[in-house]
Amino acid sequence: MTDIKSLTLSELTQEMESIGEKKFRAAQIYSWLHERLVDDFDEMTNLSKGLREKLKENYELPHLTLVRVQTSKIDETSKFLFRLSDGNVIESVLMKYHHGNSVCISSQVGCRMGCRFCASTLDGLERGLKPSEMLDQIYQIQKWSKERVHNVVVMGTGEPLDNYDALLRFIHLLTCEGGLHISQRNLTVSTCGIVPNMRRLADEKLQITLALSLHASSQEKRKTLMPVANKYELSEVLDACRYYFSQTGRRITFEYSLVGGVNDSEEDARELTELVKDINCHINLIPVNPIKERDYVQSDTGAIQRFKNKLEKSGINVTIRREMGRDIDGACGQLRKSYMDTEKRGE
Ligand SMILES: C[S@@+](CC[C@H](N)C(=O)[O-])C[C@H]1O[C@@H](n2cnc3c(N)ncnc32)[C@H](O)[C@@H]1O
Ligand code: SF4
Repeated sequence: MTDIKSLTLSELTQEMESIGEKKFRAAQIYSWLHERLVDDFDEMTNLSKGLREKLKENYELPHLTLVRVQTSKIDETSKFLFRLSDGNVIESVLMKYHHGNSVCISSQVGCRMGCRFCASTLDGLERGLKPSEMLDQIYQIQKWSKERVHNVVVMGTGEPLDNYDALLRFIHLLTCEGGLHISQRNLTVSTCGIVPNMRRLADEKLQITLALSLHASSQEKRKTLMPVANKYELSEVLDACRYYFSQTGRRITFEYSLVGGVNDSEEDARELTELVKDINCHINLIPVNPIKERDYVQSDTGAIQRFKNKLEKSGINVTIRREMGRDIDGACGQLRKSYMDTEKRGE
């Protein structure tokens, strides 16, 4: 059955015509789905019972079920574990900032990219999420918190550019009028650097922020941390970033996870400066969150500060990412992983 929550308004309009309904019904249904965020056709009270039955026969209205939520006592960050209609589970995070609420969503069930420090990839890729499943993480969190979501970051489990078509549709549905209508400027998509799709995204000329997971200042070192670097040379990835800026005018964010003794020396900082100095960018330093399956450790505070100072002295725009929800299940993908391991053991 067609997933009605993944349809654009114009597609929904065509659908209504095809089942013999008036066009204006599409706008009503779209508003129930994407503004009023209902989970059931029976909640669409301005539609006749007959039409609701017809919709049930012809369309699927998938929604996520909340399995677990953990809220930090330190900063009110909440981590959500949701079950999808096929039984898979995914995680999302709500972060509360002065400038508004930000939600970090997953784009896939698992990931096949194999980055060495990441919990999301430990069991490989199950499947990409549908547009409705990406949206519903935001919808369910907004309903749970009873507060509007202002920013969305696609930085949870999965590689969004490995689920490209669904991602683009999701962006459209999230940002268009008639839905939550979140500004494109309040949306960030993070990638490990899938070059052809970075270029395709640039050609869409959207106003979203592209974040590139860089994590190393040389091709050789990047290869040891991120297998995707075997496919795309660092120079190609950086060229794709320059291209993104030229097409959209949007400053690039580079994410750099600092791993103790691996990529956090002053020499690394110097090389990094050389690499990005001609790119209009911002660098986000992320102290790596150790996962038990790997032996990477976080850099010490002194090394992190020295690294930051070195970049700043060269005029690079840099921040250290504040760790949110330090007291609740650590790194991205870990909540899901620990839940699944427990289920496997039948506890
Ligand atoms: C989980 S990924 C999802 C988006 C996309 N796949 C990517 O790699 O950019 C989001 C960011 O989290 C970072 N990350 C993953 N595991 C981490 C860990 N254990 N500690 C710190 N950052 C981590 C990634 O490197 C990436 O920059
Ligand atoms: S860091 Fe991103 S691309 Fe790499 S394994 Fe994790 S989710 Fe996948």
